[in-house]
Amino acid sequence: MSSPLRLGIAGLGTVGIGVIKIVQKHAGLLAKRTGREITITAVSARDRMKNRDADISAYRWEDDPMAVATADDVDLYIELVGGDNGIAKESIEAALHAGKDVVTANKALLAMHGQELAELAESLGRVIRFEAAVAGGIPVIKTMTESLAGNSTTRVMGVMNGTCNYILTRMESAGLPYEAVFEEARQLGYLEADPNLDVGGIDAGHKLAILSSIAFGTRVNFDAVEIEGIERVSIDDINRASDMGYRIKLLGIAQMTPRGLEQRMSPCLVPADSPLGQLAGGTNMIVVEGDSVGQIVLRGAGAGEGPTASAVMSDIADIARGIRLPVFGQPATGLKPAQPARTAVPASYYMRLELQDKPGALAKIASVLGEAGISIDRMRQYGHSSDSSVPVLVVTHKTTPEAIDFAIEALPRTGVLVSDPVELRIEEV
Ligand SMILES: NC(=O)c1ccc[n+]([C@@H]2O[C@H](COP(=O)([O-])OP(=O)(O)OC[C@H]3O[C@@H](n4cnc5c(N)ncnc54)[C@H](O)[C@@H]3O)[C@@H](O)[C@H]2O)c1
Ligand SMILES: N[C@@H](CCO)C(=O)O
Repeated sequence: MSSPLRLGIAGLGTVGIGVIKIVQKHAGLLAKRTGREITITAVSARDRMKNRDADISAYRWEDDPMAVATADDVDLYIELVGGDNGIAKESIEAALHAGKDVVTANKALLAMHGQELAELAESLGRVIRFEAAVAGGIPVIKTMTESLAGNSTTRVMGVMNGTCNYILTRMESAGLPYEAVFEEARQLGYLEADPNLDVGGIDAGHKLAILSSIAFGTRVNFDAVEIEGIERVSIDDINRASDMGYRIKLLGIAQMTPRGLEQRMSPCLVPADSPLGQLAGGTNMIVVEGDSVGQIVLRGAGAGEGPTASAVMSDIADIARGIRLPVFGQPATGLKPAQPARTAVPASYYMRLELQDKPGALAKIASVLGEAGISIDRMRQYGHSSDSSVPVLVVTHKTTPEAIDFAIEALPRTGVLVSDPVELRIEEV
């Protein structure tokens, strides 16, 4: 058997402790599978005295992650501190310069600085692995870089934030408004320390930017992701969408078009009976479409101790086996800067309009949609609400985002709306 692979772990929170538990529990299995013993030499976190769910007394304690990253008796640096800059980035850079490979779960850091870190690692002959950074326990990075290496990816999409999926499915199942379920999610400990990372779509946007880079051979460009969170999704829209056979999901979609790379994270309608429509609770789902393989669907836990640590361990095992791949699947210096493109692929749209109940109101709406070049597929008028307005739902035939923007701006000028119109894109999945 080769010499042991000695780990240094910075960050002993949910994921760090999960990794330690697997190393302890599956030492024999891991050694058999990788041909090397996997050991832990040093660890670091903020609070040495904290009560932890794993025995760390056998490992050297360092107050500073930099000491772990650069220690002579560490072969592989595991960064599980988090944060898109600061000590996470500095310690990874220090580890690479000190001749160590790196495993991280840090999607924010990779989305913001992935290109720079990949170029550094590859110039030094080191690897950075990050299976846990996207969709927790789902092996999507390995699938895309290795299993689908023979494909040109045409589209990658999915539900990449479990907290948002929990909130949206719970709103529907319990009939509760967004604010009430948001508070529930907070009490259950599902939300990030800054909840806007979840509900603002930013965390999921980080993940989409990473997947885009692998899918299309482009430099990670988080700033080019069009992002809209779930804050404006109302229980009314969830219920009305359901009546029309749809569910609302925070959906990320990346596709290369002749105009450039579209990357969008936004609430969309998907058919209720589709795999994405059926996805409930905190589960994630990634759909990848390749020119040879067709469509594949990966589903599983996107967060939590066990699933995320499982993904970190798969990276550790690959490094123990001597598998060395470029960070984003091909050499970082060869990744192209993608021309960002605003979403232009035509789609059907859902519109909810609260109308004054008076003669001609519907005709005025139909006329604006006609002027915008939008053709109506289905329309449904509900009974009066308490303020005697009437909700009207429209599902359009395929149209462009520009036509929808035109209609959304023009509709209030009809004078028959009692509140702002709501529009949501319907995705074919
Ligand atoms: N928790 C999940 O389900 C999950 C899923 C996927 C990815 N991730 C990513 O994994 C990483 C870790 O997440 P987590 O949930 O375990 O976080 P956590 O908050 O539970 O743990 C963070 C750890 O880092 C330590 N730390 C923070 N700042 C430090 C500093 N300056 N010096 C030393 N130690 C410091 C803390 O003491 C703590 O032990 C993050 O990048 C996160 O985005 C987490
Ligand atoms: N906040 C993230 C954690 C995993 O990245 C989620 O809810 O999916």
